[in-house]
Amino acid sequence: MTKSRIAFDASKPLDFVAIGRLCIDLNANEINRPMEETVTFTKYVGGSPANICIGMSRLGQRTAFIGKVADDQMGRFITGYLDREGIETSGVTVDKTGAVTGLAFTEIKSPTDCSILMYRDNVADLKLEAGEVKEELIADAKLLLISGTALAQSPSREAVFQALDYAKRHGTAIAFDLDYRPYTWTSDEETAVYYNLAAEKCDIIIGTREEFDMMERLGGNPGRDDHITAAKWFHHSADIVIIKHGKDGSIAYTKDGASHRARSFPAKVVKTFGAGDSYAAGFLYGLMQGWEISASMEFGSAAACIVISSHSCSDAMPTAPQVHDYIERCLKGEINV
Ligand SMILES: Nc1ncnc2c1ncn2[C@@H]1O[C@H](COP(=O)(O)OP(=O)(O)OP(=O)(O)O)[C@@H](O)[C@H]1O
Ligand SMILES: O=C(O)C[C@@H](O)[C@H](O)C(=O)CO
Repeated sequence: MTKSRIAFDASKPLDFVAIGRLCIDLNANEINRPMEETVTFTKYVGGSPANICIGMSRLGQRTAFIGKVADDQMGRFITGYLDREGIETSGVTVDKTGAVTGLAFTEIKSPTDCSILMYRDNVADLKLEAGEVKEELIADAKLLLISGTALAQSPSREAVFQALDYAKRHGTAIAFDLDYRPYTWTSDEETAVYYNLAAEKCDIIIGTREEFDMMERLGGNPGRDDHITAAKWFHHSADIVIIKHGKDGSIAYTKDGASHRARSFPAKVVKTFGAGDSYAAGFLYGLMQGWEISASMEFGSAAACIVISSHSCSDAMPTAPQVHDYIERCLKGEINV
């Protein structure tokens, strides 16, 4: 049994602030068929850090977001949704250069064969500037979440490093969800370099095996060994490194040398995307409640099942009683897949 040694400063008024992508998900209504045959979609707020922030807010955390939206109907839809979810949006600025809102069309061919078609040219979220990152929101928060896609281009890249600097200065813990989306990056080497530079500064690093492989492409772990992957970060700022393996569960390593495995729960899967975002929200929530790492991972895994059994990511983020109830029903064998 291990608890995290990360100190969340209880005197801070905000629990959680996320920085990065605010987008639109257009999820196929006609599921179990290819995009070519899909004609209608439902619109949701999307973008991995936005989904995680919404998840934290549903779990009862006091949250804020730092990002940039387009000066259009989609941008206003996103900000309005965050406001209604109780997320502080004073750190969300509006682009004035004519940039657009990123769109993610999801294709649900089958519960296990899902993909995302992205429209991300000239997107507003990547226009966030370092000078627009509100220092007081980060100073006031117990935990900052950064997400890899925001590192893909300037000026958003510098904005993330500015946020990391504020967090270090103000004793705000930092979590990094790797959230690697290849289409916004131009070179493999550039990707690995910036991911590694950011990860060095973070207390908690969460990613899939494939995402860590991307960071290790410059060498060091040919056997793709999870333990070797995690150990590297304990020489920097990390206290917890989590490597996710989809349906096969996840493994967390801690700086004190311990490791914890979490199995996945049964789920009636509609689509797989959103698993990572809900897992992150559930896990970070548990950690911030002072729970054991294993209990936090279990909570994240159950939150993921609720989201992958639903049509959306953001809108399906569960409340804490819903997650506890899901775990209970699994333990009683009531979820039959
Ligand atoms: N098919 C599944 N059934 C049950 N649980 C799942 C399934 N897929 C994922 N999960 C749960 O969600 C967690 C995170 O999933 P995964 O490793 O796929 O992350 P990810 O690749 O970041 O997700 P995303 O598809 O959102 O990008 C897993 O550790 C597991 O607990
Ligand atoms: O992260 C994105 O830009 C798309 C997401 O909103 C999408 O819902 C998803 O893939 C969640 O992981």
